[in-house]
Amino acid sequence: MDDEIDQAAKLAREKHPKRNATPIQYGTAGFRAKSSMLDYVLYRMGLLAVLRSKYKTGSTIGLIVTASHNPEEDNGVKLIDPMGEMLERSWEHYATQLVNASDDDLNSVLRGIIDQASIKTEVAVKVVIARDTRPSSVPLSLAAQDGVQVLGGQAIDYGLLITPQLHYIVRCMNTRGAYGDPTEAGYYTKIASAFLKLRGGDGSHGNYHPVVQVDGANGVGAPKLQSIIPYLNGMLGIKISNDGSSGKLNHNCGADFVKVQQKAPEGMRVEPNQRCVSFDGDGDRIVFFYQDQSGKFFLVDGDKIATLLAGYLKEVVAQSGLELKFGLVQTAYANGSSTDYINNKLNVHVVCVPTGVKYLHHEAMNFDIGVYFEANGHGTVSYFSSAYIHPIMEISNALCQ
Ligand SMILES: CC(=O)N[C@H]1[C@@H](OP(=O)(O)O)O[C@H](CO)[C@@H](O)[C@@H]1O
Repeated sequence: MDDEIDQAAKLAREKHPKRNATPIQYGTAGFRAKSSMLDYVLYRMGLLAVLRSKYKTGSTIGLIVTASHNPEEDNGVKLIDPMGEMLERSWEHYATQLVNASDDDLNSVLRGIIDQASIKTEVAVKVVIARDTRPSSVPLSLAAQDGVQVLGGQAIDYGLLITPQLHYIVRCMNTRGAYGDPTEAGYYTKIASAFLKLRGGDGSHGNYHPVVQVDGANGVGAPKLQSIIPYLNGMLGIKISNDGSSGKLNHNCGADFVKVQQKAPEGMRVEPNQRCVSFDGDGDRIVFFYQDQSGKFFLVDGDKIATLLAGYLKEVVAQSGLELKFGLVQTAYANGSSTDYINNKLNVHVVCVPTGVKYLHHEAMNFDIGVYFEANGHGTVSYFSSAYIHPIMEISNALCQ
């Protein structure tokens, strides 16, 4: 690999020179900065993705180009580990080291990481790359591909994806399809079939009217939501606003705007009592909201979603008769009254961790079933093992009838 490292250092100087003397850090969600500063960062993250894949004996690694809820002028990059999780914390240090090395030191820093992590360099590598709709994401994803290829890795470009789709694809690839088909269509099939099961029969449960209006934040969530519609067999009516055809990404719209401003986004006409949904720029946050007849605004943010899920799952777990460790993870930004309610009224154990999905996810995996949500709308339900999924699903299906 000596030659490839020499080539990587040469290409760095010639095509992706370091333009920024200020040190930057791999933070809770990777690197973020003004997009004009990031070409060398993306190139170097392409290099690191190759080393990570070799370290993980050839497992596929993901690289997503996005700055999520940040303004359109920013951009960023995150690496995704083999099981679809965030890059392991001990490697964030290598990421920071590699990005802050001078062009002249790049060669020795790459060799240093290979030595320190005892990486077997002969292993073949695959890196899957995707991006959000920012104009800067196209050249930046090409810079990442350069980094992968110069070290002899195979870079597979998935183009535009929401962040959760790339996490899904990475996991599918490393489980040889057991988790699903590693394609966009595979993602829609998996999500839509779960939804259709949940809705059951002809979809007419009680007074429920399956129609939502969605704020796509003028980001990648809008076209991807459009793509899932054919998979839903007409069981959910979806009207998409802020679909990126005219407005600016995350500008006066999107989940962060709705949560912080406590009002509906611009570019969306909201009828009284209509169910509304808002995504962020890379489609990994969700908040719900509605307005009553008098125009009063009601938000269902991450805390409320977590509360609803915890209440529901508590009932399902109790009915299953299984001895399961069930709990909920929040951050210090959670509304204290939601924590109180979950702890004292629902009697569900709550753990508080620092901000950042990686912290919540890690903690949630200490439960057999863990619900985790940040107030801003990042979150999910995690299962430690698939062994008890079946009985849980049975009860859940029965409750839906
Ligand atoms: C994947 C991740 O960790 N994202 C972080 C990050 O959100 P983004 O939506 O990715 O911009 O910053 C938020 C704080 O501003 C934090 O709450 C969240 O956990």
